[in-house]
Amino acid sequence: MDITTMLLALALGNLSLCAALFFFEYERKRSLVLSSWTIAKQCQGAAWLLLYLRSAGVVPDPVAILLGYALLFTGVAFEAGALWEAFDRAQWRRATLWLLVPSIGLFVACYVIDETALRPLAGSLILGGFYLSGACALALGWKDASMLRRFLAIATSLLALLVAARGMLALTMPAGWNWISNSNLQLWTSSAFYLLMLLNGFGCLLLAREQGQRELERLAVVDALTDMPNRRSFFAALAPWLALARRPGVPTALVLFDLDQFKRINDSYGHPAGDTVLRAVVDVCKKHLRDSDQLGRMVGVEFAILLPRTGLPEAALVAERMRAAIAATPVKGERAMIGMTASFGVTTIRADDSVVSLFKRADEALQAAKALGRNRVIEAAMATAHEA
Ligand SMILES: Nc1nc2c(ncn2[C@@H]2O[C@H](COP(=O)(O)OP(=O)(O)OP(=O)(O)O)[C@@H](O)[C@H]2O)c(=O)[nH]1
Repeated sequence: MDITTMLLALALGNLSLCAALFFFEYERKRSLVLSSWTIAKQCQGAAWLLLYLRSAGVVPDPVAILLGYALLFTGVAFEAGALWEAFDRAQWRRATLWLLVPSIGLFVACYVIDETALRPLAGSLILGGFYLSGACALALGWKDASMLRRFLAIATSLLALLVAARGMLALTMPAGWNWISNSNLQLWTSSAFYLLMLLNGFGCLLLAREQGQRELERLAVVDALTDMPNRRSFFAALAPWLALARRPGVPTALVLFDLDQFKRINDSYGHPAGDTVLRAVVDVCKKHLRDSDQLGRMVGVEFAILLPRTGLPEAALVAERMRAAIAATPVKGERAMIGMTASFGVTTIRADDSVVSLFKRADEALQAAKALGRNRVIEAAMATAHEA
């Protein structure tokens, strides 16, 4: 394929992606990532079109090169920015976009000084740099990243290096080597741009789908507000401990607690403040638990804690420490400091327990704590005595 056809393919490819992105989620409010990505594709599409028209002899060199490359830098910088934003690094997105101004300035200066060698060098180094910035965003959290994301990071880095290398070669041997002509080098670079367009376009769409799927799977087992296991995954974690309790040995305790008069918090300070309190209470509790302990949100403002290898007296002590910590840690709301207390029911797993009987006993202890005036810890044995 000759270079003019390649430039046309790049222009059409970017413009069709641009059209698809324009109509994607058209009815919804666009996220910053999606807006940045759309701008990126619009700029790149326009840039390649200009460079194609230059190659076809329609647009004069200075206009096509200066405007075309400025648009190309902007497009690739926005693409990298969208990736940083997608991976929660807004400061890097801003930094990448800020670099655009000096980059365009540098390119114009190089164009004025030396159009044949210095200008291609500046152009390819700047583009390679922006593509590498996007690759770095993709490589964030490498250890936990999916195979698709790792592949995209590596492939983008390699292609970015190829783009950057093209400029170096243009500087060292403007006429090309005898075994590879300059026009061949140009064709290779534009093929790299073509692959980058495909990788960043379709690869990132697949990545977004993969991330959405992972988030759905996470929300099936985790409570979205507190980021703690939900009822379903707490019960799943409990199952082996119930089975283990059939064998004599080390006891396992269950603590059930419920925040006191939470309706009043919502009514007085508003639901968002209530949410803040819930998250703060979870943070306080986590500080008093071991890594092997399991905290889960059961329903509303009720939480359960599984304490492996813990007897009733020790579990009651843990619960008492948490009760005191919650009561002593008011949460900063928008209008005031919000005081909070919680009531606790404590029990241990018995050999003949099912999930139902275990929770029934813990809940009876919890209800006894509420009935006795709240902000206290009641052990299941005491609850039975209290009822009698
Ligand atoms: N802000 C907020 N409130 C919630 C959430 N889940 C449940 N609630 C509220 O928590 C309150 C729980 O009320 P109850 O457990 O019935 O009673 P209470 O007011 O806590 O009083 P006692 O349990 O008797 O001490 C209700 O008003 C729910 O709307 C949540 O995720 N966020």
